[in-house]
Amino acid sequence: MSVLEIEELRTHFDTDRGVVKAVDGVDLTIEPGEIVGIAGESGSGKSVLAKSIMGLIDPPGEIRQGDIRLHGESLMAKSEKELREIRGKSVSIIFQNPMSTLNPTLTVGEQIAETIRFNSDGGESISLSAEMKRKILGSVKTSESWRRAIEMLESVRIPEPSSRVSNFPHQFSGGMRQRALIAMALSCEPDLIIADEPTTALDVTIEAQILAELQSLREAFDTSILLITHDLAVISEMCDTVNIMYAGEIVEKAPADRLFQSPQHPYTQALLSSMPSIDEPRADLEPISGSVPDLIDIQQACHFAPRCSEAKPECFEIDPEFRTVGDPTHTAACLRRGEEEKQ
Ligand SMILES: Nc1ncnc2c1ncn2[C@@H]1O[C@H](COP(=O)(O)OP(=O)(O)OP(=O)(O)O)[C@@H](O)[C@H]1O
Ligand code: NI
Repeated sequence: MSVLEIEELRTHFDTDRGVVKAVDGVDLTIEPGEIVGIAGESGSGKSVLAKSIMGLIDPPGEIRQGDIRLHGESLMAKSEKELREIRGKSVSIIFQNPMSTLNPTLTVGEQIAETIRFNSDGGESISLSAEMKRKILGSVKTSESWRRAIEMLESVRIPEPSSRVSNFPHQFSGGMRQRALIAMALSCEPDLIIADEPTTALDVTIEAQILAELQSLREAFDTSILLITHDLAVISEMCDTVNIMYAGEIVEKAPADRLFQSPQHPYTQALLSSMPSIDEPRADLEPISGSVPDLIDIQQACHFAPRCSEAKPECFEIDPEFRTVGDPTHTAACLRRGEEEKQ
């Protein structure tokens, strides 16, 4: 059974200016142990998609349509409490801004140990005060979960983990906080990790170590990972499957090697030539002309048409369906591509 299935998801924001269609009809499936990437320019809806999965969309945002199933069970009718439990146990999310997720009143070790314990005894400890948590965790420093917390810090390359584990988040540098957060996300051994630009703020050495850690987690526990990043090099190194997202929609989907060898959608082609690749120097980069459209009241047609050099009149009228392009595993939503294309 798939770990995650998203069907026809629409997440919109009702603003003074109109309805922002941030995610507008997305389908996505993640299998056990699969690393699925989402790439696309800024503002294409990647983070809104990630938050939708976790039930973290706040008003004026709303999931207007669609279904999200975890292990076959729909999350759409779950209460806030049930969603929190799912977030603590089977799904972890790693965001770019660690301060918003770390608790400033607990030491890093206490937080990781708590995550580990929450996961292993099913305890509801999330809403207790720091004082209470400390009482409950009392003997934590000699416990198995404390030892695991040190191990986890070590695995994300925090120096001197056995003393750092007693620090508060504000005593960590930005990069160390991000690594601590990743340690926390990994420590509950979730079935699915959603990582939204997890290493963007980190230097390349640390980035490589953390990506390696995510990969070994997948190998050891068959953890599935949804990896969101601007960085196509990271995508090509990490992912089994890649989804290219543009203006609230997925426009192309393929196994990573196929997508990079033979991109089909005009947007993917433009995106690849606008970004530095691993083997080619930065010299001949071509920026994509035009800019990402305003997602307010955007039309049901190809969203890329206004920037596309191959667009024909129908592209401005018809919302393109996904078609296979060259291989059953490779699909693109473009009227000018795929089997049904009429010349
Ligand atoms: N709270 C909100 N209210 C109104 N619009 C929003 C809100 N949050 C996001 N949006 C809009 O949704 C669209 C998608 O934003 P999102 O953050 O998902 O993009 P992204 O692909 O993650 O971009 P980036 O690569 O910069 O992180 C944007 O147009 C954004 O302005
Ligand atoms: Ni984002």
